[in-house]
Amino acid sequence: MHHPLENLPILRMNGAGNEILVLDLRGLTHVLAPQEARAIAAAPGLRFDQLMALHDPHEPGDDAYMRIYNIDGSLSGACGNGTRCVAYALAREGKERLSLATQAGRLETRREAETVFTVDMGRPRLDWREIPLARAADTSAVALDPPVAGAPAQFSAVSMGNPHAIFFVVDAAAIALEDLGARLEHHPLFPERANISFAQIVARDDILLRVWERGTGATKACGSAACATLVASVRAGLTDRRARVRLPGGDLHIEWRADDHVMMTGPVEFEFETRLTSTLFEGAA
Ligand SMILES: N[C@H](CCC[C@H](N)C(=O)O)C(=O)O
Repeated sequence: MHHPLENLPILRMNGAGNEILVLDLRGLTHVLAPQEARAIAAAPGLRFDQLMALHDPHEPGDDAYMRIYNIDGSLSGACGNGTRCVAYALAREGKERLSLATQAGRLETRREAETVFTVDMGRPRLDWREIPLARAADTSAVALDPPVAGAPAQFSAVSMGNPHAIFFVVDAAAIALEDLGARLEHHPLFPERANISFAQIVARDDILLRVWERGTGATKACGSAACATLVASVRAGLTDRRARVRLPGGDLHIEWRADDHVMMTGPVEFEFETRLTSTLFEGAA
């Protein structure tokens, strides 16, 4: 039987090593079901950290509405690295500046160089209800209660349209990311789970970062986590408002501007384009 996604082109890209698929569904009514996202992730060569599905814009002036899928099929309100990849994909249509909407708000992008893009990631949300946390807390220093062996006793919480918990550590390389990340993502303090960052401050403008992503796991880079981490570092008095954030897959440059917007600049890479086949979705569950 003909599947609505059969034969559609899909772009494989990465943003600072974060593995991204871009699927353009503009002009179609099909909304990808979680099991379809999981089926794509299971196809040879199509494993992704995030799949960015583009839909017709809901508002005049926007270029697209994005649904952002994690590898487990769950949705995220933000993905900084994926948004740069979408900006690159749509630059092929001659657009150097874009307005992209998600369930969490509007993101503006602009091209800096052939493969370098800046995304205005909007304002950080710092109220505990907006993260969300399970109970009232000052988000700049939340006690990890109950504690988790091997994790620092407190963390900073920031929403960039998706939930982030940032743990400051002396040596990020020494952290057991797979083990701690999986346990902290599901900590009872996070009713919607959370992306977990371990940040090592190197200088007032330099941060080393490793991230365990909600719904995906350890990734080579996470743009919204880099933004959340810079915000948390400024709030803690550890860095200035501009810093380089170094992730395993590459560097991002983050600025928390005086007008409260967080700007993220970083690279994208085009890997290949292929087409979806209907067999991929047989028995998708
Ligand atoms: N990699 C993305 C973030 C994915 C966040 C997602 N794992 C969530 O459920 O919030 C980024 O570059 O911002």
